[in-house]
Amino acid sequence: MQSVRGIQTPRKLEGKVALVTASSEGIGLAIARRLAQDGARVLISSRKQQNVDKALQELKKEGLDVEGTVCHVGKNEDRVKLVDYAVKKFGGVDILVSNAAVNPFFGNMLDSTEEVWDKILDINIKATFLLVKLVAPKMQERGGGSIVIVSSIGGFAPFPALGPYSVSKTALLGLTKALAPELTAQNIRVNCLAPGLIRTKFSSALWKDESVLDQLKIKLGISRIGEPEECAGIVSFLCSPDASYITGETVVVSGGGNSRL
Ligand SMILES: NC(=O)c1ccc[n+]([C@@H]2O[C@H](COP(=O)([O-])OP(=O)(O)OC[C@H]3O[C@@H](n4cnc5c(N)ncnc54)[C@H](O)[C@@H]3O)[C@@H](O)[C@H]2O)c1
Repeated sequence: MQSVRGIQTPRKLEGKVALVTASSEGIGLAIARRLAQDGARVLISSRKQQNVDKALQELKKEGLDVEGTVCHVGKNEDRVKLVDYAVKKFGGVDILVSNAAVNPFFGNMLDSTEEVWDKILDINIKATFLLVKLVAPKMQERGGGSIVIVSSIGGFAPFPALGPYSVSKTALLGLTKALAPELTAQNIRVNCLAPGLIRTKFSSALWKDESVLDQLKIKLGISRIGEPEECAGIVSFLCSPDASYITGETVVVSGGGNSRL
């Protein structure tokens, strides 16, 4: 047993190896930390070496079993390197958390360009699928595994001014549903996390200004912004034996709010 956020929890991921993309900060870092606290050996990754190093230093200081490498999820060579690194360092892969995402555009959909769409579709959707395709055979070698795809409540109903990003998050809900039945034969479960408003750099425009946040709070069920750690425990649960009969599902972590923020 160990204490996580004041709660005594068993090390339910002992012996598992986890890959988490974009895990040097924000929700990805919180997920990496929680999977490691729950006993997994975790490979963190991010586009910049200095960010990987900073996160590694922080997590290792906490006594967690983590390694790290650079991975731009849009680059095939980086995706291959990430998976190879996990196999070399930790002996295989049991868990993948696909968390990286971009949003290069705010505004009316009809003003978005082909370049915007290419970037959003490449990073948010295509890279997720291609990583799944790479890790699935590695998971199969170890008798199965668990994949968690990070979508958003914007995937259910699009955020105003974030059309292309929201559509990419809707696609991830579909990707989860489409992959899950195909991978059950390999004992690989595929689930999805749909966060609401969570305090990270990504969402800072919505919470740094107190007056903007106050307006948003009115629309939230639990009248405060969520913290990255409040997403992490759910991901750990989805990857654990406690979720052994759950696949193809999306868990919404939004304090009861919806995407009409
Ligand atoms: N914060 C929120 O309110 C919120 C709400 C719903 C969904 N999400 C989702 O949660 C996930 C994590 O977001 P976050 O809020 O922690 O913000 P974040 O900005 O910390 O996370 C996004 C991360 O993706 C990384 N990234 C972008 N392009 C990449 C690439 N090509 N390769 C590797 N990494 C890349 C960024 O560097 C960044 O670290 C994202 O998928 C985001 O869409 C966040």
